[in-house]
Amino acid sequence: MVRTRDDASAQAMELELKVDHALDLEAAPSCTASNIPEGVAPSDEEDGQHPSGIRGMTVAFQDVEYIVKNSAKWREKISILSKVSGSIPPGYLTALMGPSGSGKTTLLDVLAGRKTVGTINGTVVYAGHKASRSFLRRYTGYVEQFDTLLDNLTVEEMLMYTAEMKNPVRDSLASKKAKVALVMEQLALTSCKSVKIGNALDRGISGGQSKRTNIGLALVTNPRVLFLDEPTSGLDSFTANEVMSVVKGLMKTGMTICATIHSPTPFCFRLFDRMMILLRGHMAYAGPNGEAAVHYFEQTNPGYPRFGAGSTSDNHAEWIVDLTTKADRDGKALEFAQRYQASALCAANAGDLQRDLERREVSPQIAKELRARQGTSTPFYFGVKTILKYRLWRDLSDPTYLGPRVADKIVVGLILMSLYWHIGRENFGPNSVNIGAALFMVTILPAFAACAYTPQLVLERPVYYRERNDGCYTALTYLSAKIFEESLVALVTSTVFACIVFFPCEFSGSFALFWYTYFQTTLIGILLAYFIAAISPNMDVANGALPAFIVINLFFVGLLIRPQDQPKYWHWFQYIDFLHYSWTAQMINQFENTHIIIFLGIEILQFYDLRGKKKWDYVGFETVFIVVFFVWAWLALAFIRHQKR
Ligand SMILES: Nc1ncnc2c1ncn2[C@@H]1O[C@H](COP(=O)(O)OP(=O)(O)OP(=O)(O)O)[C@@H](O)[C@H]1O
Repeated sequence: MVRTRDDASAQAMELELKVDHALDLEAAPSCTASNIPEGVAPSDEEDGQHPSGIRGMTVAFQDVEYIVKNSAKWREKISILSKVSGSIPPGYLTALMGPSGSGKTTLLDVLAGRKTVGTINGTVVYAGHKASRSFLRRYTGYVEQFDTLLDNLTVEEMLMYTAEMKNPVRDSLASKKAKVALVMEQLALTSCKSVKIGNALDRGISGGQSKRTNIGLALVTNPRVLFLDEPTSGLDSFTANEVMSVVKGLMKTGMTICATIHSPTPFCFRLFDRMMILLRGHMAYAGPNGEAAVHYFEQTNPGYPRFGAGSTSDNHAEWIVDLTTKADRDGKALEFAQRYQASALCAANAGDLQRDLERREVSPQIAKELRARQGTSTPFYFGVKTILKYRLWRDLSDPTYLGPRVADKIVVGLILMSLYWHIGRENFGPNSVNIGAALFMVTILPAFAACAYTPQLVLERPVYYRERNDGCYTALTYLSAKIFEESLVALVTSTVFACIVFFPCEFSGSFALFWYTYFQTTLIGILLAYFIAAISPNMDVANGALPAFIVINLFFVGLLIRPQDQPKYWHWFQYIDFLHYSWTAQMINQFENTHIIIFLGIEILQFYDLRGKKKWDYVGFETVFIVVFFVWAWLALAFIRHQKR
């Protein structure tokens, strides 16, 4: 259906009514060009109590520079932000605008403490105080440009999961549910609360609903400051208007909100109270939105067409976007920035900024939050429990999760069973070589099967980084929950595999050892896969590195070349080869009570130099690898960041 201009204006009027209704004008002072004198920042009330009980705080920044190595020329450094200053007061909706590549996202990242590379100079304060990383994680919300949601959860589950992760444990479940219900209502998500989020291949909620769910994640903790990076990107104008109306409605909570916005619809543009414009990393305007902004640009840049006369744009938003983009294209960005620096508006802003930068008395609650040392609101055990509560059952009922973890073990188990049927019964020399080979296959299968575990970790990386940045959990919490979940599946598959191989093949020795060694090797394979996934920059590297590492280990298991026949300079490798311990334990378990001569009077255990060795010692040695690979995977997840921003 084609949407006509009449439809669009009818929608705009309807949304305007909704916004007016949503805004409790007494609670959130509205700031428009007409009621704020040019160049004077609206009165700030960072510690003022809003009726909702939520208070925002002024975010002030002065002479902020961001310098980074040029990704095209590694030796060269480029300045993305050049001494930008400004403040974002609470209770007003602030737009951060500028042409593509002007540094909007970069400034937002710097303010929210989300930069992982580059050098930041200058001052950023929250209510006059330097904010700790923990404060930023716990008490600010950041809605990223690209949605990072768990596609197999419903909208409500996704919000509840985040609410449980980010709100203090002492808050009751009922209060978290009430908060999520309120957020869903505010974001008009109630009608799709039970719809699965889905993804590009398995459709679930719509793009607008997905964007609003993303915003909801930031809201379920009532942040003091909310940053939104292009909240309307990729949305049609109707949905964009709807999303921004909802954001505007949030102003009644007194929250400090700043959103980058590229080409706003006229309706969206009018929702913003204040505006900052960046051009090539320089501040080119900071002040009220609307006519005042148009007036400023007309006054300071007389060479450009005036609004309405000789201009093709018939609304303020379009006119400002066109003007600044043209200035950028004409190479006039610096000139625009210099004119702003020389303007009375900038001088007035500097006075206000100085006041915003001053350290001031804050309420005891804010002072406590600003001092926060812990980046997460919930303890380790609660984080693990919550991840499992929302993700375990969903994963277990997802065939694409279970398939790669179960199918290969069952199929290979059945092949081993049929191929080596009753082999343990026939105790003659050459047959023991076949048994040794069967045990070799039992040993290496879980190692190769580990390849099934790398994709999830690599594909889930954007969600993992977002959730860590949001202070949902630590790397240890995430890894522990993941390994617990994988262990549950491995426990079942190992038991089934051991039963369909050990008894039909009539292997000798302890079933417990056979089963446990297989389970333990599976667990080590999973941890190894997690470690390799965590250090690999992408899936291709992970998919190549893991099998390559396993193949190297195969040489030193003991079957392909006996340890005593290996060159001296390779001798050490068997000691760091977990498969060597696993196969050795299985071999001793199988043959310790037999005296089968394989040739020239040599017994099989003698042949492999295993006679007199204790099988449970080897099981114990292998256990050490669980600890080692767990610690490696944890450190890699905690300290290696593939996200460069
Ligand atoms: N490591 C880097 N090397 C070279 N250029 C970089 C690097 N990091 C960022 N940039 C450049 O910095 C500029 C600012 O990027 P940023 O994402 O902040 O812009 P933006 O205004 O948010 O753009 P958009 O509206 O398109 O999202 C861009 O031109 C980008 O190419």
